[in-house]
Amino acid sequence: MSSAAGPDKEYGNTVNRETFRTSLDFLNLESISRSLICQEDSTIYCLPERAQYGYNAFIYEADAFAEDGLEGSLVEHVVKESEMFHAKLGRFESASERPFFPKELPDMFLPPNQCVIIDVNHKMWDVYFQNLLPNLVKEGSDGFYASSAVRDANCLLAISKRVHTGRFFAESKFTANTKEYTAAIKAQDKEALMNLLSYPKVEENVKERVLMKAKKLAEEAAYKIYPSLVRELYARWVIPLTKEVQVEYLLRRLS
Ligand SMILES: O=C(O)C(=O)C[C@]1(C(=O)O)C=C[C@@H](O)C=C1
Repeated sequence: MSSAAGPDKEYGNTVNRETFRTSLDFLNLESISRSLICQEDSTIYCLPERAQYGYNAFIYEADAFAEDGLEGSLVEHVVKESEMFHAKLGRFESASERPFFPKELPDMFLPPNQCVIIDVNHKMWDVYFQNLLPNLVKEGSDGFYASSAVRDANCLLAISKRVHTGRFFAESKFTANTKEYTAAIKAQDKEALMNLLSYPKVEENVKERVLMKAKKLAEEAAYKIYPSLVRELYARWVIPLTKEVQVEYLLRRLS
């Protein structure tokens, strides 16, 4: 039997969509936190992978393939095509998995009436390309265009998933303290919600933990990143966006 037959068979026999959907116990704060810590590794480890290549401005040129009749940059194509493929597998049935290019996906691959859809990917895209990438890579081109574009797509996917996991935190916090949250939601009071869901000490722990992980990685990895950059990414963007997802989710929670 060929080696490819094994995993296919196992997939068909043991994993169904329901298993995927319920694999995250979204009402248990501890299990969501554990999932977040795992995702931390993905968001940190993808960075040196991208940092091994130069900036490669060509892959961000919007009209690079105009002669071939294609609109958009190489990196956009990589993200769109991978989302098309992932959509066929049902990736976007999970509420924490948001596509960057939902309009490019056939409707049949998007969940028809997923309760509340929160999506901050447009902000994530800008943060990644404007704030993170220029500090992550060397200036100039080294010709590794496709490799760089694929690494960009991997980083975007990992960070986006982490940020959108916020909605599970929000649901969990709402369930644990329904009375107070309900009052703030009815008043549509963003500030009150932000105060209720924020745990400054936990945030400090997260920032310290990612700094430590990045320091360890910087010692071990062949491609260097600055550990402080990872801490800053979390402090300035990842945690605030995760909280924004929570507030936006809660504002719509009772409608
Ligand atoms: O741990 C939580 O309760 C979260 O909501 C996650 C998170 C984070 O993004 O790391 C966000 C808000 C809290 O203030 C603490 C941490």
